[in-house]
Amino acid sequence: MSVFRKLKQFYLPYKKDFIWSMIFLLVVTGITVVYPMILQQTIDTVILGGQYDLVPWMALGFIAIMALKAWSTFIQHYLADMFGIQSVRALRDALYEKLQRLPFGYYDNAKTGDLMSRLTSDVEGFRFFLAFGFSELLRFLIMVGASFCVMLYYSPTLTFVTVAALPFLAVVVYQFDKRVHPAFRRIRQSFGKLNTKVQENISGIHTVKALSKEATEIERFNEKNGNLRTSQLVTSALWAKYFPLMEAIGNICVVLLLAYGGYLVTHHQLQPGELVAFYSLTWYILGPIMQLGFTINMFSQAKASGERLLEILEAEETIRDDKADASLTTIRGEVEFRNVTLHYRNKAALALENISFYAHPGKTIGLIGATGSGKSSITHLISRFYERNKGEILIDGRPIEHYPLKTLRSHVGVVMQETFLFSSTIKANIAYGRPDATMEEIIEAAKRAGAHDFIMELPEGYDTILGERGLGLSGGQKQRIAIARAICKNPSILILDDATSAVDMETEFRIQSALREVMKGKTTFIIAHRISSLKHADEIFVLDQGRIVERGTHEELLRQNGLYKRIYDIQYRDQATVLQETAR
Ligand SMILES: Nc1ncnc2c1ncn2[C@@H]1O[C@H](COP(=O)(O)OP(=O)(O)OP(=O)(O)O)[C@@H](O)[C@H]1O
Repeated sequence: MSVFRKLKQFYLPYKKDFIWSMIFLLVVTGITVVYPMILQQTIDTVILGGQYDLVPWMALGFIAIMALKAWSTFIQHYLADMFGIQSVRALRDALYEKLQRLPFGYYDNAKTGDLMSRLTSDVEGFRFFLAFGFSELLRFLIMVGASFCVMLYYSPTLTFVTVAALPFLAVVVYQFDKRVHPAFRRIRQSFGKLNTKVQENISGIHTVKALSKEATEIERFNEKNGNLRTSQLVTSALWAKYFPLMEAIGNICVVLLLAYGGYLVTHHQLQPGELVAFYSLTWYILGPIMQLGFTINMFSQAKASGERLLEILEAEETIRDDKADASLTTIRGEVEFRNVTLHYRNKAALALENISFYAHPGKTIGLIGATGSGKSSITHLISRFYERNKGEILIDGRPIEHYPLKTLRSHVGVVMQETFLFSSTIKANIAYGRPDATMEEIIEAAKRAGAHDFIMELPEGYDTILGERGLGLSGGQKQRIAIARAICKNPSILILDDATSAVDMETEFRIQSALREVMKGKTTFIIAHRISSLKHADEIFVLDQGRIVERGTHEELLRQNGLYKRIYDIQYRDQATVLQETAR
């Protein structure tokens, strides 16, 4: 029950609907138990007692009660549904909000398809239980309790004989519940994995086709689909095994009732009408107990779903805003690292070790080094995508944690290695970080990013709708739109992480000249593999295995004759000669 307790904040606000639906449920169940009593009166008093003039009244009374039951059922269902629908709306909102707040680190291990299935089918499973499961459980209690009381009223001995087999039924139901819950959890997990497979395949369909891996992909899908089938079959087998057993025990109760009840009637210790009423009441007890399997099933599914939802809701938000000073609303762009060390959770080696530097506002810093040397990691820390393990990071002389995340990130423009564009208009994509940007500002940003000319050649210009992830544009065009997006934010710190790798050198040079103008008095970090991309930087850091091993301007670094010089030689001189020299 702890799952339901932990999720109570989502359904308790709608408890009024729930309570009213339960009140109507009480009415419906009460009327259901009254049926056999009317039947008993009809047989014993009206028919056997010969009071035929009561028949029309009995019939009218019966119709009135049925009408009341129909109306109450409608209200009860409607309110129970309202309760479920409203609660999961709040739950879905909370999950989505949480996903927005979770740090980069969470997504390093998360699987998109699995998250999608949690937000859709798991939430649905939970709603179904809130709308129907709760009321089914309550109906069970009322129905069994009320029927039992009426039976005791008619004949205590017959009641005990009839329910003698019930403890066995309870044991079977308990065994069923114990096995069905893990089975349902496995179904949910298999479903999440299947979703992940489909999502990854569709996202990476170009790679699949380019490497002609369709057959392998089909095979992998078949395997995941097979796992889901197995999990579902295991659950079906449980149902198939336990249900006949439950029914058989129920039928034993009926046999006992008819045998002993028949004996009592023939010995005039029980009225025939009472036996008929007893028969109906017995099924009112057996039915819900057997149905309990279905309700437990629903409960188990909801519990398994709730656990998966809680995994998201309770995921740790490692990047917090609790030291933020709300009065800090602007950033000039001064960045200082003091002995900063970064260690990604799932990696043994340090990503950054003792990094120290000072970047004056208005300066351009270039970062170069082998892949995996830690260039992107430095910029991840400036945006607080990840948290450093040691050292200090100062922005305009104040610890980075003092800036509210929203303020910090709204002043840092990042163009990442992998450009992500939304499937909306180019205009909306450029203005994504600043939705209130005017059309002039959007065009200005696009011009500086060298994107305006090709955008104007598109049939709808800035109103052209892009395909998912910017499909339909070349790699260089996508990069330029992403740069325009970062410029449009008018950031105080601009980070270009390999942002011009797909752009030709001439366009890159033009973009950088335009950037120098917009970034006057602000700070720019350029990560690149091509020396030509950062040789004009005010200071260049050369990274190797998480450390800054050289620093200086382009000319200074060439004079140092170290790693930078070697990269320069490889890029500018005949590579074969350089490699031969190195081998010697
Ligand atoms: N999210 C992450 N989780 C775990 N390890 C990571 C993560 N991001 C980077 N790393 C590791 O940290 C080290 C530095 O990576 P980083 O991305 O900073 O290098 P880089 O110099 O930018 O490389 P590239 O030029 O290929 O982009 C690498 O060993 C990398 O595998």
